[in-house]
Amino acid sequence: MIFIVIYTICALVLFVAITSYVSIQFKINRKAIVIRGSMHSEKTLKKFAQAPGPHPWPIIGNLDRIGRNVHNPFEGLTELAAQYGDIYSLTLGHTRCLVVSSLDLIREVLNQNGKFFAGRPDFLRYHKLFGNDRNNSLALCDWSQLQQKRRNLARRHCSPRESSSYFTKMSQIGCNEVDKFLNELNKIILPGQSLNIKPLILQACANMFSQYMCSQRFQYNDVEFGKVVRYFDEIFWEINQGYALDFLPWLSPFYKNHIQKIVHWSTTIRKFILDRVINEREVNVDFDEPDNDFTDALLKSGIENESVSRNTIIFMLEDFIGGHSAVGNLVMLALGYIAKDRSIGVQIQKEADIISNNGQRRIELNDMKAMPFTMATILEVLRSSSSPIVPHVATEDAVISGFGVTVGTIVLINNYALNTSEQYWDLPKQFNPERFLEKVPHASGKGISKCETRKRRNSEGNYDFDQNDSAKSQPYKFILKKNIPHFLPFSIGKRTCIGQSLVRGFGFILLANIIQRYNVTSADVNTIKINPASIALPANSYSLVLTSRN
Ligand code: HEM
Repeated sequence: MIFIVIYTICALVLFVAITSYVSIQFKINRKAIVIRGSMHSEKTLKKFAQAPGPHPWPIIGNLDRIGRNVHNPFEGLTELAAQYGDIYSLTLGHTRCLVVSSLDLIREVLNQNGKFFAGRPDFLRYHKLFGNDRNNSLALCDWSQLQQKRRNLARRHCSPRESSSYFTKMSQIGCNEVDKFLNELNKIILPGQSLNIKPLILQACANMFSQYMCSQRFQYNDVEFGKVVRYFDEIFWEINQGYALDFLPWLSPFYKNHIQKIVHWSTTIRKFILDRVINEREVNVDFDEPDNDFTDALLKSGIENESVSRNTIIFMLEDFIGGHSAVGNLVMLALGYIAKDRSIGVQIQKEADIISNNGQRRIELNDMKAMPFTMATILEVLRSSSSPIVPHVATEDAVISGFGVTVGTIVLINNYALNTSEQYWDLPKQFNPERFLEKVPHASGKGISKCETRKRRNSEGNYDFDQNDSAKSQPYKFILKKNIPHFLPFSIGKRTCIGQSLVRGFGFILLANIIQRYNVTSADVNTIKINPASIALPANSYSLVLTSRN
């Protein structure tokens, strides 16, 4: 009897493995069929073979290759690029993937062929985060007319141009909230003691976002608000993780508890937004008055436009308010780097002291240009953390660099390879904001800019500052480099990030004002663990020591 059971199990396993292998091989050998020919010549159907790549196992495909470094799968993708080139294919589970790692190829996918690659993967987790339908989410939905409409609606509010009234509003809201945040911080700081500052930073960011989008802020001791901010942060971490479940959906029974947790976070957030923001606003919206904020614009568009349902409005608000977690994590990362290398904080303080006349006023958004090192620090955090670009999916057969890409293929944009390539960056492993600065002649032709300081690295690789007055006679200053083509933290093309102005604006105000008032250090720098390919930190992250400069 026992032999029959063993025999049956073995036969079953063999059957599954062989079926899986055949199915994977079929997908690998499929050719992309595309129409070739111009308006004037005859159109023909042409077949293109897929890019080569490592040989997959049955069932798991090549998951073993990228799962070797669980903390940084992009390291695995980059290692494979060294072996197979800047474009290669992978099979994750049974899903075909294309990995592109060079700037030209990334442009070819996202710019030249953007319309073929505007889909998103159909991961179970994505559905669970957005009410069982990932198309409710702006970032995780497939491309559609509704998505185009949602992007257009959001752009004016969420991508404010400098000199626009939205930009001024962003500065005022950011500065007012920073005042309240610093008061709150003052209450809980104990000299020399480590502080778990992440929840407070996230609450400050959440208030900036909710005031900007909904003209509403919440008290720091509001328990419900604190919980929702925490859940947003958990989701931000979650969305930045990769799970075997994404490619092996039959594992879902093993992830039951995890999925339940995700659903709990997202339903709690949705209820909060409904109860505390939308319900009241819906009743009071005045259609004859100009839009007061993003919520007004959304509610009015819902009435004017059939395709924008109430659900769409709730999910859009959730998406955009949720953007605060990205900014909060970015600021936390910047503080982490500053705690590791004090000279970075010193340099930001120099800029802040000059611009604010030694702390006579707080830092505002308009000070951004005069504080290039501070902005460079934010950019260097974005480069070092190499936030992964949300995967794209081919919505029809296409061709990249002569290789066929079949419909449904997931395209992984390896901007980690770009951000860590020695071809583009000097000593890419070092955290060095200076790489984003360039020297230009000073406007007056002599003297030194407010932001100018001379720096040199000491034996530990940290900056020493040369306070020598003779530096003031230098006829140049530093400004932020513009348009670095190989630096794409917010991606390019059809699905590029909508929130980048908010990231720069609110991120700058928060970071600059914290550093203006506090020296940031750590009781033990070894606790500052920063993952090289993630903008997200775990919800329970490192503590820091903040010492008032007064
Ligand atoms: C550190 C901060 C942030 C980084 C590094 C970042 C980066 C990105 C990247 C790489 C994408 C994917 C683009 C693509 O698929 O090609 C994206 C999409 C998106 N981001 Fe951001 N983002 C940040 C913050 C924000 C914030 C604060 C908001 C909103 C307030 C936001 C809203 C969006 C939206 C809506 C999309 C989806 C666009 C679409 O798929 O059509 N992001 N972001």
